[in-house]
Parts: sequence; structure tokens; C-alpha cells
Amino acid sequence: MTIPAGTDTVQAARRRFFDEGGMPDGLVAEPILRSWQRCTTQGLDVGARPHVEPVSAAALKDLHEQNERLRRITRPEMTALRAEARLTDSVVILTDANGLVLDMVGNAEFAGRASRVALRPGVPWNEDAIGTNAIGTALVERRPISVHGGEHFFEPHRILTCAAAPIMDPRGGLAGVLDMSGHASVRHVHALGLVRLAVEQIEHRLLERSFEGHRILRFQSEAELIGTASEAVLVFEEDRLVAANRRGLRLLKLGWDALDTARIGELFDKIAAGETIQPIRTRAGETLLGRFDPEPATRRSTPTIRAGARPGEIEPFFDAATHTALKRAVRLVAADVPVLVHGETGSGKEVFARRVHAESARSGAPFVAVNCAALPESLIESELFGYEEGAFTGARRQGQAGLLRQAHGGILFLDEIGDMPLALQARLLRALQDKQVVPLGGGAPVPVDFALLCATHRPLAELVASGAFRSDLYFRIAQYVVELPALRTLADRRELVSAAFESLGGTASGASLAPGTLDKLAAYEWPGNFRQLTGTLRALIALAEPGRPLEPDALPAEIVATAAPAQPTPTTARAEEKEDRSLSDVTLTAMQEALEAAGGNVSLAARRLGVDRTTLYRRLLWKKQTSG
Ligand SMILES: Nc1ncnc2c1ncn2[C@@H]1O[C@H](COP(=O)(O)OP(=O)(O)OP(=O)(O)O)[C@@H](O)[C@H]1O
Repeated sequence: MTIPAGTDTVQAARRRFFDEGGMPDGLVAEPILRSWQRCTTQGLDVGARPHVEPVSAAALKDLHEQNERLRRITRPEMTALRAEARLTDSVVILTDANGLVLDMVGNAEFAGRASRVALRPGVPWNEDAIGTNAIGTALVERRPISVHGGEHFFEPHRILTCAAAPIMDPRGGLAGVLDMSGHASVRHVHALGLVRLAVEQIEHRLLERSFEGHRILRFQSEAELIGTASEAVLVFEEDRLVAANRRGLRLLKLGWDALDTARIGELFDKIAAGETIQPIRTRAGETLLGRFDPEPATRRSTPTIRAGARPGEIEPFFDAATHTALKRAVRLVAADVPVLVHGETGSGKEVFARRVHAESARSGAPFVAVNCAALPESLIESELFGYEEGAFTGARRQGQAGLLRQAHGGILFLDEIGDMPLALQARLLRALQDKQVVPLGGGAPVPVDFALLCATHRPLAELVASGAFRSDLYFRIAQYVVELPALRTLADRRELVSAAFESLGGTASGASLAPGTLDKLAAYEWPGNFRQLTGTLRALIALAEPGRPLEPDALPAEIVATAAPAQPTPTTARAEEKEDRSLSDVTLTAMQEALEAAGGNVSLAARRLGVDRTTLYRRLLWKKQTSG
């Protein structure tokens, strides 16, 4: 049954349940009602203020260290969803297995509001303390859930709309929760779909990295899904099932209690050993397709960080100019010439870099991607250069080799290089020049050999001019610059949308786009570029109902509102004038102060001043020239 979740309905349900002590049957979803019941049974007072007890900064630091693996494994999804969250005025949250918020990224303004109701790092959002909320309730229910406005137990939380999914480890334990939260006045229709897909990727990676050397069976109803994050996976020790992903258990109608007890012979008719995909028959009589991973002894040694495309990633498409740039970049990498990839966020800089790696002679060695903007400044140095035993409090016993050394033989991809702190730029330059790494805490220099690709969405040359980026490092890394186009500049977006829908498995899964929906998608300018396009299409595919084309009302509001393709029009010019006017109100001192406070980060300073970045640049350069 679909539950209408309008404000009035929820209010009626609240009155019935909390004021009259009755059952609001059919007025709220069952998981919400179950949660309200749990909260009242354990004595939470709906009229009181929620009891919030944040941990201290030191305890949060410890928790970050304890959850280092989880944080590292979820980083790609956090980064991808962060861009989505910025576009939808929301935040992405990672919690530990107890619902304690470890990290929060996304829209800074909403993060500020969320923090007023204690939705911030260091605060546990479990049901016991906070009442019904997506994080805590997903943990209890052990399944994805969204909690909107007044469905939250406590009154102050009605400003939130949250979608969360528990991250399960391959042994059936809870590893953490991924959540997207925004303001309840905006319904984020795709948030739950996005969070679920992200968690599927995370769980897949958790499993991949945990069971090397075991017998691993991968299966699905369609061969194309094997090898993607949508595959079902079972892990056996000898013939005993020891780990699985959720899809693997679901396809066999098993629960987590099957681990350590079920034997392969009880689950399937005899499966031939071998690495090729073959039909396999479950004991329940269903025929699926599957294959075993190569035996550990015959397996090539796997790099620490996987090469090529990310799991579940689609085959990228490139326009003709980008395709030519790709071929050139492959040749330059072979000649040891560093390449800088420039493009707006989501334009595919990392995808491009991975493709260069896949097509290069270094494809058999690791591709190590480092997002310089995602790492806290204090961590970048130790992550990149590694450290010796006991280099600092909290350092691991045996020290750590660092990412530069992990890239040995392969490609090091420094994403968002424009965000690297100045002090570290000097250290990086030295390592690149000397082709050796000196770990933190001393120790002998270690020679390294990797090809370098860097990427940024920021105008590096201008950062050099404003002193925020070292010119010597710039000339070292930007010997060849590839400019990736923004999607709005591509002439045929209709073809692009159709190809992406196909490639994401939309058609194969029985989904289709109504003509009006395709028109809207093609007319939209995609400010988040490929990331936003693929994210939106993935969410649409997840929402599709068999046999019913997706109508425009399934689209996010900003896409529905799209009219004819927008060209740079007088409106844009007017907007620029307006920005210039608002900037004239900002004094030079305020500009300089904002720039200093932002550590030389012009984008950040511009955001804080509420003006466009390029306009701020123009003013700064103009000021430089006129003051000699
Ligand atoms: N050429 C492409 N073809 C198809 N999909 C793509 C392509 N490039 C990027 N994508 C999709 O967009 C997502 C974002 O790509 P990527 O991480 O490479 O962007 P980016 O430019 O590095 O973004 P950011 O600057 O925000 O880090 C990818 O996960 C992928 O799904």
C-alpha cells in the first residue's frame, strides 16, 4: 500500500497516536509506526526536547581512526553524493555502526541549519536517544528508509527530510549508515534511490576487499550484471558459506543466519569449477548464470587499488575532441609527460584519467586516485608520503607506505590538485623532481616510478597569478592540458541522454522514457554534468515500473522546469551586471580578508562574499594591475 505522506496526513497520524493513544492505521508507513511504538515503549517523551550528547573532539578523532577503513571505502560515494547534495541543498552523512555521525559533507548552508538540531559530526543519531529518524530507524529495521518532516518522533526534527541505508558487512554485521538529509520543505524524491545505489557499491567493495583467497561465486539472472556492483556474491570456505552480499542471499531466499551453516551442495545443483559464465541451478529449481573467481593460485597479483573502471561504472562515452585528447594523453603518459585535466565538476575528469590508465602500458599496475579536496589538510601529508612507525600520535604500529609508493609502476591521479595546501605543494614538487619519497618521521628515501595525471575544476593559471598555487609545480604538472567540455556545450544532448540510459541498463531492465521526459532531459543544461546525468538516470531506472514509460513527473523539479535549451542570453548578461553591482558594494579590504580567511581559495572566498568566482578574479587582477 502506498502511504500518502502529506503534512496533514502525518499530523492526523500524530494526533491519533500521540494525543489519543490510538493506531493511525494507513496514515503513516508501517516502519514509521513501528518506530513510534518502540520510542514510546522505551519511555521517550514526545513533548520533551531530544536528549543529545555529542562526544568530545578527542573521542570523535578516535572514532575516525577506528572507522578508518569504512571512511576510506565510502569515500568515492561520499564524493559523488557530495556534488549531488550541493545541487539539492542537502548533506550526505556517514555514521558508524551505532549511528554516530562521523562525516557530513554537502551544502554548507543546510549543514549549518542541520547542526542547530544536532545533526552534525560527533552526535549519535540512534533511535534510543533521538527517536524516529532515518539513521536510527534504518539501523533498527536493518533496511533503507526515508523519514520525512513530522514522521520524526521529536518536534524539532520536523524541519528534516532524511533517507538512509544501513551498510552491511559481508558477514551480516552493521558497518555504518549512509544518509542524505535536506530541508523538509523540499522533497528529495531521488534521495533514497541514490543512497541505496551508493550503499550497494560500498558493500560490494567491502566484500571484494575482505575475502581474497576464498572461493567466490558470482551470479545473477543476466550475464551482463556479473562483475558489476549489482551481482550476487557468495563466499565459501571449502564448501561452507562464510560471507555474502545482500543480493546473493535474496536471490537464494536466505537470511544472514545461513552463514557458517549452509553448504554449497545444499544451495545449488553441482556447479562445474571454472571461470567462464555458465548456467547454474538453485536447489529451489531456478536457473541463473554464474561463475567462480579464478583459484587464488592462478590469480594475477591484484594491485592494492584497482585498475580501470570503478565497479558498476558504465562504459564512458567521449565526444570526438575528447577522444582525440585521450589518445594523445595515452602517448604523453608513455613518454613520462604529466597531463592536467581541466573541466567543470562531474565532467568526467577521473573517468578520463582511468581510461588513460586502462589504455596505457601501465594498465597492469595500480591506478591510485587521491582527492586532494576530500582529505583533511592534516591527513594529506601522511596519506601521500606515508609515515614511519611512531611518526605521530595515532600512527599505525608498522607505519604506512603512503599513496605515492602504492602508485609505483602505475599512475598517480591527483584530483582537485588546486586544493592542495601550499606547504604540501613544495613537498610534492620535490618528490616529483627527485622521483623518491621520504616518509613522515624520517627514514631513508624510497625511489618511486609512476606517471602523473592531475585534475582540477579551478583555473590553475589564475590561482598561480593570485599566489594560491606555486608556479613551479604548475609548470611541472601542466605540460599538456586537456579541457573537458561541459555537457551544456554539447550539441546533441538527446542522443547523449539516450545512449547513457541504454548504457546504464535502463532498456535492459524494462524501463523506458516517455517522449516528453526525453525532451526535458535533453533540454536541461546539466550543471552537474555527467555525474548529475548518470545519477538522475540511475534514480529514474530504479523508480521505473515494468511496462510503464517514465513520465516527466518522475523528474526532479529543476529538470521539469526546463524550457527550451537556454543560450547565453541577455538574461545572463543581466545576471553578470547584477553580480558586478553587488561586488561594487564589497570593499577591497573585505575581498582581501575573505581571500585570506579562505586560505587563498578564490572559489570559497567568492562563495562567502556571495559573488561569482570569475568576477572576483577580474577584480583581484584589475586591482593587482592598477596598484602596479
Ligand atoms: N565520459 C563519460 N561517460 C559516461 N559517464 C561518465 C563520463 N564521465 C563521467 N561519467 C559519470 O559521471 C560521474 C562523475 O565523473 P568523474 O568523477 O570522472 O567527474 P569529475 O570531473 O572528476 O568530477 P569532480 O570534479 O566533481 O571530481 C562518474 O561516476 C560517471 O558515472
